[in-house]
Amino acid sequence: MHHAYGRRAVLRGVDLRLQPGVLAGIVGENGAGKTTLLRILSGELTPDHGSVRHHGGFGYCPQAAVLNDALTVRQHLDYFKVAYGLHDLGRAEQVMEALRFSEYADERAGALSGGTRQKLNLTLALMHDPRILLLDEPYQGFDWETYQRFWDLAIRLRGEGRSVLVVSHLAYDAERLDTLWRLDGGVLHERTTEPTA
Ligand SMILES: Nc1ncnc2c1ncn2[C@@H]1O[C@H](COP(=O)(O)OP(=O)(O)OP(=O)(O)O)[C@@H](O)[C@H]1O
Repeated sequence: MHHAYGRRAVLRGVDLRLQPGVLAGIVGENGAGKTTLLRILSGELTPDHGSVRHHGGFGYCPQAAVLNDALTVRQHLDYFKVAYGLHDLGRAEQVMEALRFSEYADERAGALSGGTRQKLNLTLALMHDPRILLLDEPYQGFDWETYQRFWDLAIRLRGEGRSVLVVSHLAYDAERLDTLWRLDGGVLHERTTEPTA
């Protein structure tokens, strides 16, 4: 697929396939077009050329959390439960448990730390148990333990047959991934999964 903003070509022929049960990563420098690609994959942005086909729902975790500071964590969950048409919050509770975040249920989003806001952001993207997870810098602001728990969760989701795509400007998680691409010059380069900075 191709995409430009005005005369600035950002994606110049990206071809990407995500199989079920795969944990994949895309790295690239600031401004390389990672967020643009995720927005296209999630359907939020229409590419100039190309198309996206998928079998199953997406969970898109954007880089900037879309939270209402006046609402509590639980009110966010209730709101998204209705929006997703869910019967219960079982999956949300699992994710919160995995990220050690359950005790914040009654805190207002505006009072949460950056890393805790990001836990809520992730929970909202995963709580309808989508088949395809598109995660933009999902562990920003996480401390080391939470970072490890995030990967445990990602690996568990892969084990359940979900496709997990993690986008980051850092590549030091390479050894955990089945596939790693570098987005550079508007195209994806497949990389061997050896750690790089
Ligand atoms: N809505 C927009 N209008 C115009 N230009 C944009 C828009 N969104 C992004 N761009 C430009 O497109 C390029 C790619 O941006 P994008 O956000 O996709 O990069 P990124 O790889 O996600 O960067 P980062 O690591 O900094 O988040 C940048 O040069 C950016 O300035």
